[in-house]
Amino acid sequence: MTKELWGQASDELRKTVGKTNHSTWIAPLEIVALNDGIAALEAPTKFMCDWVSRNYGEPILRALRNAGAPVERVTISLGAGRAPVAEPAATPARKAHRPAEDQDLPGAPLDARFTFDSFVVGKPNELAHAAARRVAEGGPVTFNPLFLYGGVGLGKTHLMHAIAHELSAQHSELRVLYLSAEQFMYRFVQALRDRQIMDFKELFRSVDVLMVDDVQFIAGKDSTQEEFFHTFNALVDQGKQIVISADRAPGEIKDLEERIRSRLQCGLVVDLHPTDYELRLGILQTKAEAYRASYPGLVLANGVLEFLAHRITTNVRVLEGALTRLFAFASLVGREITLDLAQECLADILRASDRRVTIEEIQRKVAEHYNVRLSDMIGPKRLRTIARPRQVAMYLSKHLTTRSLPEIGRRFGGRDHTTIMHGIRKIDELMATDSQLAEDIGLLRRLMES
Ligand SMILES: Nc1ncnc2c1ncn2[C@@H]1O[C@H](COP(=O)(O)OP(=O)(O)OP(=O)(O)O)[C@@H](O)[C@H]1O
Repeated sequence: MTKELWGQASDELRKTVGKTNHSTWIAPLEIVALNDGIAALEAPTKFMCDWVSRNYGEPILRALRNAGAPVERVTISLGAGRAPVAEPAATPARKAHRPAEDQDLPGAPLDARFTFDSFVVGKPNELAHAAARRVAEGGPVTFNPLFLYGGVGLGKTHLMHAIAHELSAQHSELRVLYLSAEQFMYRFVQALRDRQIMDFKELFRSVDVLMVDDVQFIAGKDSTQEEFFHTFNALVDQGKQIVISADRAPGEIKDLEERIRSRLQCGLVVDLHPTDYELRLGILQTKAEAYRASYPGLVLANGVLEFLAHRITTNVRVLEGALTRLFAFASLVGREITLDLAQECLADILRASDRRVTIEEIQRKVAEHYNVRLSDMIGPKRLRTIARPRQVAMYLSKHLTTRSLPEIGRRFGGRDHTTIMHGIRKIDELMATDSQLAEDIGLLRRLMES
């Protein structure tokens, strides 16, 4: 009789909560008693008990009453060791449930080379490195999330892997999950398809440290964003650490929901700046040291690493690739690594890095960024909304090209070089106090240099 009433209530719930929600949340429930106005239901997992009580308690009560059950209250508790409820019409057979804490985490493999030891620290990445170290200590959470951002190949993934390595070495009891945002989406879609969404939720909420790489990937992907948001909140509420990386600041990721954006900004947001000469040289020296062990007998002439650090400014990945090729080539042909050899062997990389940014390109990108007309960049308008982007473009032209001030003036509608100088100074001054402007310029620089 009790089961029959529950059957009717469940049928009604399918109509009220929808088929998918029903098969995920209602179908796995089992009614175990209906006494003294209390309907006792059991769910297969703890997470499900909480979720269903919070989200479906009321509808379940109503549906039971409509089915004629004299119910005042519904309780949902963990069904100890029983087989999951099967409702064949709506739910494909579910895998036997194991508590999330006992399951392997669906993380991406970690690169064994990406450790703190192999990470070279310089001015452009020192804050990111310090913050990553702090998280890797595994102590109480001080900032949540840690949001690392920066252009291509500047070490975001390296730092995240380093955190994961360190945590598993020092705190093997912690459940650390590292994966890319793309993998997060893939797992989520798969869970939806296989009707395992509850397991998915439970698993992601069972970790101590969650690291999601390249989060910009989920922008514009609505249900993944939604799920990410809930996972994020649940973990933050439980005081678990979250580390996120992206190729730009939270405020600059288009099509990211506002609530996620503001959540991401809540913790510590750190920028990995483009490398400077010293950092590039440091990285090259470290790598060359390691290569010397693999290629004993190879001679590296003075000045080669300095030359590469000076000429290859794009990103660390390219820099590393150049060095790898150089060592392999030199060992194959049995020659000393000299400047000439480097120029010969790396001609294509050096040419690509030589790409000069033009003033026209700067004007176009800045106009696009601030949503003003390109013609206004060089036109006479003095409106602040146009004059400021124009000054930004002047500033970038000075810093990213080798053009002289009079030449820049000519490209900006024949303006005098003193006007250009004034514009550049103005931006310099403003950047010291206006962090939004400083960020805009950082972003535009990266856009232009990549
Ligand atoms: N400071 C550094 N010291 C040593 N190696 C570095 C440093 N920064 C980057 N690298 C190396 O450069 C390569 C690219 O770094 P990584 O994959 O972490 O970049 P990323 O910022 O995640 O970029 P992307 O978004 O393109 O994946 C890696 O091989 C990494 O080890």
